[in-house]
Amino acid sequence: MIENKIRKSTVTSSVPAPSELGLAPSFGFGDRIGLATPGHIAAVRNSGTQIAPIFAQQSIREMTRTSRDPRGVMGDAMNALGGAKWESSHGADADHLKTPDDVNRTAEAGFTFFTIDPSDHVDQKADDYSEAQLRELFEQVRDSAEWFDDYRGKSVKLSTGAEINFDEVTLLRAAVKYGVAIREAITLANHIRHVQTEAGRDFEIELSVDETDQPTTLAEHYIIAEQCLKAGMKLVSLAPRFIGELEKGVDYIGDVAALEASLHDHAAIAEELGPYKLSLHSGSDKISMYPALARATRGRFHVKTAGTSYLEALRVAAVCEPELFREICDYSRQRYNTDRATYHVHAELETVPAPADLSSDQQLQDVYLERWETVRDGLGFTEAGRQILHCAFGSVLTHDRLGPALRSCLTSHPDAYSDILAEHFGRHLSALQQGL
Ligand SMILES: O=C(O)[C@@H](O)[C@H](O)[C@H](O)C(=O)CO
Repeated sequence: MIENKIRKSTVTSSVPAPSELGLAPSFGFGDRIGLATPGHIAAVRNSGTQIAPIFAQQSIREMTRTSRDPRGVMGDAMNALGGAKWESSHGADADHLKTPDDVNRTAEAGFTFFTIDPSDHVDQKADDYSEAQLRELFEQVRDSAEWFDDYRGKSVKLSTGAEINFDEVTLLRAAVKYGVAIREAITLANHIRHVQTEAGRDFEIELSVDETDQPTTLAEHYIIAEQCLKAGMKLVSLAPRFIGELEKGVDYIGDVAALEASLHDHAAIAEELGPYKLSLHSGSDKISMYPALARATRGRFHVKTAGTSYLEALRVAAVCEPELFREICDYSRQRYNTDRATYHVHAELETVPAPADLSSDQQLQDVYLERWETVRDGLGFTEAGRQILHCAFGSVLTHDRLGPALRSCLTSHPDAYSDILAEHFGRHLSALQQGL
């Protein structure tokens, strides 16, 4: 184990520095405010789970929207771990990294789990191109897809019985869609290795290709993973875009049995080429699919959450300072259509009653923070209210009055927030445990 040397200013002496988690089942507790870690720790401790935690986890996108920086995210988590006298291993996820500067800033702050996001180089329209369009576009990416002929005409039979046929159109589509993205991911992974090795620090890499409109096919997964591994990427987990809808802040939308079959196939690729873990992004509240994920991967999974801890922070406001919560709902509605960009959500403002039309505070909480146990009196269970609040997190947290007011509410009711999170994530962890 490379001794981790992270800056004293972010490490409380008794708390172990973040380290590699390897292939252990793991769970990311993203915290957009910096006050959620006590509740996350309580959830892990109460559950007695063997699932390894990542407490410091934020994407560059989240940090940008909340005006936080990597050292602040690390400091908030480590200080909470110190306060809880945490002595076990834990990871730290620098999420959705796109540039060498993203790597440098997060590595310097002590992160050890680096999630590479090459989505800016993925041709999202590739799934709709005709063969003729693919052939034409392939000429522009041929140099990035030197692997093309290695797969031509080949097929692979997975341990699940599924067969992957690398026919020419499949290869053309994979090359046009991911050719440049694979190259860019390998380049960033090499930079991560250089930075961390030079500093004598641990590191492990996740590759995220989950933020695409269409699911990642088995052929695409196979090519992406094999090329990255051949290039020496220290791949501990990969996040494909799974079938169904994995939207922010709400449960899985789709046929869970079909998803489980697909997960078995993706897990078979990870086992054959790696092994590495399958990673579930937007993992918040996806309770209905958790047992399937744990079963299909035989425990080789990573689940990443963040939005749900923010929504549960708003639950504290809803309970303790309902007028503040009402204002946050109003402001979130004002911001939603702008802030929803880059997020996969279905909610439309018109489908959710405005706060002014929900006179009772309980109704307001039921509509905007509905969860699996919400008793709905004809309000409809669309979870759309959750998505409106979820996407506007940055606007609210950086609002000159609402942001400080929400933080003040949470620091005035720390036990309320911790208890709500402990219960909420207790359900998440026990759902995963069912499949282990
Ligand atoms: O909002 C974000 O940028 C993060 O929450 C990001 O989406 C993360 O990878 C995630 O999926 C957490 O659920």
